[in-house]
Amino acid sequence: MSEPILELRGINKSFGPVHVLHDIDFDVHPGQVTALVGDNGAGKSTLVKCIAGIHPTDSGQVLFNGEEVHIHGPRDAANLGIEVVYQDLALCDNLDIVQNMFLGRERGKLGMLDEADMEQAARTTLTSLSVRTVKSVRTQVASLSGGQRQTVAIAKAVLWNSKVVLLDEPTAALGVAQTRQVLDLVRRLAEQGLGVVLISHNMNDVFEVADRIACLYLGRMAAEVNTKDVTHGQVVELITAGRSGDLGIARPETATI
Ligand SMILES: Nc1ncnc2c1ncn2[C@@H]1O[C@H](COP(=O)(O)OP(=O)(O)OP(=O)(O)O)[C@@H](O)[C@H]1O
Repeated sequence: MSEPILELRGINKSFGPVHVLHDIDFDVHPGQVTALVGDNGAGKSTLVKCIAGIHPTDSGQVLFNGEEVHIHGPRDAANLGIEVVYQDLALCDNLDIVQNMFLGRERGKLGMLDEADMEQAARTTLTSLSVRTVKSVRTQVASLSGGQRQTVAIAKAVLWNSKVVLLDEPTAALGVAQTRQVLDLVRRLAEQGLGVVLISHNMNDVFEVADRIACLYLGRMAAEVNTKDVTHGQVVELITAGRSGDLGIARPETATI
């Protein structure tokens, strides 16, 4: 297996008296989809926000390409090439696809937006991801379907030469056909060499696209396994009980139910 592009070592995070993440180790490999699973409140979103620089960690180490890095805010994460696509997608309905993809980072010559340049870059990115469902990059985002919006948000994340993309439940609100398109897109991101982290509660999605599965249980990393080595039932047991008798994985030491 390739060396991890992102490594977390012993990450702890508390909100006041509530200790949410306990000594988390977590690896993201380039060219792979790693599913981050766990029950409601297990700490998935908190972990992603720590990686994205939204929450400062209390202790622990982050390595990027083998070098220790200090992520103090979203800009630090973006500079490393770490992008997050949140569930609310943060797209502006009244703007078109190009405007959304470049929002806040508009290209310009002498202070003027270079529209043609941006339009071409948006088109190239969507084409490189084999996105064919969006007819024109000048379509207003308000008129896009849920799947198309998800696609635009993901394309926006990878437009910036990103190396790691974290996706927070990208198929949660989608129907069958749109889920299919988004899962295909998630696979293509990995095929392009990105390290992809997929937060999901949907075991079918996880087993379809993930190479590895990292399971959080009550804020502790219960297991990181290769998808091909485990069954749905074993992963559900890891999620709900933090252990798997079949796999010989015990509940994390100090986790209490
Ligand atoms: N800003 C915050 N302040 C205080 N507690 C928080 C904060 N954010 C998260 N928590 C707590 O941290 C724990 C983990 O929450 P988190 O949202 O990370 O879980 P999750 O695994 O993403 O859950 P879900 O699947 O429901 O989204 C929860 O107990 C939650 O209440």
